[in-house]
Formats: sequence, C-alpha cells, structure tokens
Amino acid sequence: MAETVTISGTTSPGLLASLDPLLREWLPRQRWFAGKGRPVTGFSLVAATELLPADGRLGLHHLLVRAHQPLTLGAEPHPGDCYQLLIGVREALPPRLAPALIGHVDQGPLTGRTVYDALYDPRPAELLLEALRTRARIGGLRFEREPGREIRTGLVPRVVTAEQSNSSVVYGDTFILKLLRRIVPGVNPDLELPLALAHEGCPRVPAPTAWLTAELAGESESYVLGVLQPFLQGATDGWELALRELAKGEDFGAEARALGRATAEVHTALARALPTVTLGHTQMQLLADGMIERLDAAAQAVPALRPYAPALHSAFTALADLAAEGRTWTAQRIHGDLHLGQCLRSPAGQWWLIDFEGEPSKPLAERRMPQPPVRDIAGMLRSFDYAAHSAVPQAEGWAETCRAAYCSGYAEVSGHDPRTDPVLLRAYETDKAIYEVVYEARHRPDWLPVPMAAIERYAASDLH
Ligand SMILES: Nc1ncnc2c1ncn2[C@@H]1O[C@H](COP(=O)(O)OP(=O)(O)O)[C@@H](O)[C@H]1O
Ligand SMILES: O=P(O)(O)O[C@H]1O[C@H](CO)[C@@H](O[C@H]2O[C@H](CO)[C@@H](O)[C@H](O)[C@H]2O)[C@H](O)[C@H]1O
Repeated sequence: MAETVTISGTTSPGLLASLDPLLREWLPRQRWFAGKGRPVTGFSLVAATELLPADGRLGLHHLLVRAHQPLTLGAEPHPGDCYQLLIGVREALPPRLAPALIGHVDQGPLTGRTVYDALYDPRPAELLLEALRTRARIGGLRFEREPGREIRTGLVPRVVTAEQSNSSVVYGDTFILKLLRRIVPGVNPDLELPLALAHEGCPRVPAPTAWLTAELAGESESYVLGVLQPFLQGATDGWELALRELAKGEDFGAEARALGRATAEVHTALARALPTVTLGHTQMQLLADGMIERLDAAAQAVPALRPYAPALHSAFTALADLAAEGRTWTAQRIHGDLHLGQCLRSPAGQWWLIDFEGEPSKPLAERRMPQPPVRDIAGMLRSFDYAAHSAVPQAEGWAETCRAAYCSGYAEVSGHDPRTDPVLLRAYETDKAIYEVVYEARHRPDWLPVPMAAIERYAASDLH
C-alpha cells in the first residue's frame, strides 16, 4: 500500500509540512485520539482533498493522515492509526471559532495563516451536508444518499461538544452527521448494521439517510468516513435518565423493561437480516479461551484484579465445560458495545439504539463477527450496576429490579430469557467487568471501584 496518496491532486504540495508541528501538539489532546500515552513522532498523508482553495477568505482541506507513534514493548508492528481531519484555513480566527484553533502556521505553504478544526465552522459543515444532498464526488470522496431520502436545504449546523469517540454535527435539529475520526478500511458496522436494520423495517434505530466514504488509489477497500441520520430531537440518553431517576429515588423498572424489548427487537431484526451461525465445542472453547486471556492480561495490567483472578477463571471454565458436554449456542450480529449511554429515549417514550461501531479498539473483522446476543445483554446489565453505584447511597436493589425487568422485556419479544442460561450470562458479565476494570484504570481511575465491586461479587459467588 502506498504510504502517501493524494486523491484530489489539487492540494498544495507541502501542506503537511505546514501542519505537522501543530498537529503533533493538537491531535493527542483530542478526546477521540486513540493513541494516548505515546508521543506522535510524525505524520504521513494518506489522502488530501481540497474542498475550498486556501487562497480564498476560507480554505478547506479534507485530510486522512496517519499518525506515527513509537510502539509499546512487545506490540505488533503497526503503521500507525489513520485519522480524518477537516482543516479550515483563515487569515485570522473570529472569536466564536477560538475553541476550534489548531494553531498559527509558521512554516510551509500556509505560513502566516491560522488553521482550525473546521467542523466548528458553519460554512464547511454546510458544505458537507450539501455534498451529501447532491451525491457529490470530490476527488476520492464519495457522498452517498439513500434512495428516496431527501435532505432539505437551509438547515443550520452546530457541532456537538459532548465527549465523544468521534465528532458529530447537528443540522437544524433534523439530522446528525457523525464523522468517524480514527478510520479503517472495510465495511463499518456503524453504517452496515443501521442500514440492514432500516431495510428490515426495524424502528428502534435511526435509519442512515446519507454517508461519506473515501476510495483511495491502490486500495481495494473503501473507508467509511461519516454517517448522516435523523436527529432525535429532545431525546435523553439512558445513562442520564437512569441517574435522574436514581436521584429522585424512582424505580427504573418500566424503562428497563422497554429497553429489554428494544434490544430484543434489534437482535431479532439483525438475525433476520444477516447470517447467524451455530457455535459448537471448538468455537465455544475458543471463546472461553479468549475470555481467560483477557482476564490474564487484565490482571497483569491492573494489580487490584490479581487476588480475584483464580475465582474469576471458573466463570470461563464453566462455559468451556458446558461446550464440552455438547451444548451449542447461536451467534449473530449484535450491537457489540451496548450500555445505557447508547440508548436514546424520545420525548414520546420510545427507545432507540445508536452507535453500532462496536468496541473501537478491536479490529474491524473481529467487530463484525457473529456473537452470542447475550454479550449485549451483559453490557446493559453492567450498566444498571454502574448507575446504581453512582447513586448515594448505593442502590443494589434498584439494579436488581432493572436486571429482572430488562431480562423479562427481552424475553417478551425474543422468546428467550437470558437468565435461563446463567453460565453464559455470567461469563459475559465477568468478561465485561474485567474490560471495565482495565478501561477505568486507564481512563478514569476514580471510577475503578465500580467494576471492582462487581468483580468482588462475582469472585465470591459460585454459580454451581
Ligand atoms: N440520532 C440521534 N439523535 C439525537 N442525538 C444523537 C443521535 N445520534 C447520536 N446522538 C448523540 O450524539 C452522541 C454521540 O453519538 P455516538 O454515535 O455515540 O458517537 P460516538 O461514537 O462518537 O460516541 C450520543 O451520545 C447522543 O447523545
Ligand atoms: O461510550 P464508549 O463507546 O466510548 O465506551 C467506553 O466508555 C464508556 C464510558 O463513557 C464505558 O462505559 C462504562 O461506563 C458507563 C458509565 O459512564 C456505563 O454505563 C457502562 O456500563 C460502563 O461499561 C465503556 O465501557 C467504554 O468502552
């Protein structure tokens, strides 16, 4: 694969020379930067498309850049993560765009100019929507729109400032465009699954209206760069709602049950739309082995986990034992990263599931593999536990009510109650709690006691 490919041919040579020192400082500070903790030692340009010439009042470059970082000890050789950037170029930045500043250029062709994250700027954001509306082709950028779905003109953009793994722009409370930041070639489940669900007529997921991809010379697979979907105006995410109810001392059972029903609707539609497979002894053994490996790696990384590791192993060996006895399980495409923050409740009381990207740190091929649907269920059950632990005083009973209601709601729609398969459920809940221990130790040490409390409980209780 060519390391540097210019797809439009119009971007001024040496652009990266102007940006390099500024990006080295700016990129690692972004919430969506995946390589935290290791310095950026350089960049290579994967693709560059000039959307507005830099010699005008406002220049605009769409860039795909690879960030080079030193490898951690023992890591596989890796070319570096590729990021999508929309770079605005101006003589000076108006005060309203100050939060978007990347820096003032003092080398290369843009010397003397100011560069900034152009998603914050209405004009570039409008330009993206217009390109999607008109199904534009600009260099290697492909702006696609679902047949029969219209985008009207004149929608005013505003960037979403919430902490996100990607970046989103809302257009006139009608659409939301999510631009993926760390991009990989291949089919992206964040587009693939909502499209499949929309075609299946599943009403629990906002149907993609339009999307943006890049086709790079010399590469067989395109990159999904962004997805536009209807904006659920006035919706509240499940995490906020759960905390609000907890603070009021209110029961969340009815909502948990509705969430269980919504999860089952999505799973049922995904099983209709995409292939399902039967997991026999060998596959389940591999699955259990993977969980054990993650536990061992987590115990290496987080010392607090070590005393519990032997007891936790039994959750995974119990699963392998069941498989050895000849039990089989059905696997299908699932959400892959389900928690309360991925569920939106509309003012009319409907639940919607969003963000089908899966765990972004995992390779695409792994994220697209069929898996037992209980993995999503375990994610939600862990989320109820998280919410309960955020409340003062801690609300174990509240989480138990949610758990029962969620599983019942799931069973009402799917015909299968996850509690009837306790070994599988326990294995996935344990696996998720171990993931959370590592995540919190790395990103939010103050939160570590939340998954650790679950680990202690799991280690102390024996299913047999
Ligand atoms: N269709 C939508 N309607 C309303 N808000 C949305 C919609 N999709 C996403 N959001 C909001 O944007 C936030 C980020 O979306 P998400 O897909 O989770 O992005 P990321 O992958 O960056 O975390 C969500 O937490 C939610 O609040
Ligand atoms: O939202 P992301 O896909 O980036 O997921 C990561 O961050 C989540 C926190 O923002 C983290 O979720 C954990 O904390 C939540 C409360 O903040 C809780 O609802 C989840 O159940 C819990 O797992 C998630 O694990 C991580 O991948």
